[in-house]
Amino acid sequence: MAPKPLTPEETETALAALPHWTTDGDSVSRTYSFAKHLPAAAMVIHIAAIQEELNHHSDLTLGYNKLSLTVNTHSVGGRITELDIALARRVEEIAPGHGAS
Ligand SMILES: C[C@H](O)[C@H](O)[C@H]1CNC2=NC(N)=NC(=O)C2=N1
Repeated sequence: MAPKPLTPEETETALAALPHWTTDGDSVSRTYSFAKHLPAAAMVIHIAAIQEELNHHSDLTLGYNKLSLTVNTHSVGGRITELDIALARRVEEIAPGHGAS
């Protein structure tokens, strides 16, 4: 069954528990900072494994010491759903172990 798009209010409520995650109304995003490049690159691989497990994939942009994620749900026309929030929560769990802030 297709996931149901969240209302703007539901998205705001979900993001209230995910500090530093933001929304433009069409997707949710966060940028993480690192002391150097390799820890950022390593976190990409860890996120990729989580995304395969969830079968839900963000757009990831790796810079020198920054890593940005943006995600929405393609199968409902690029809206925000609980799947995006679930991915954000999982990424938040692993971030401290990668030295991400
Ligand atoms: C076929 C496969 O299940 C779909 O393409 C999955 C894969 N990853 C996905 N990721 C995201 N962000 N949205 C989707 O709708 C989606 N669909």
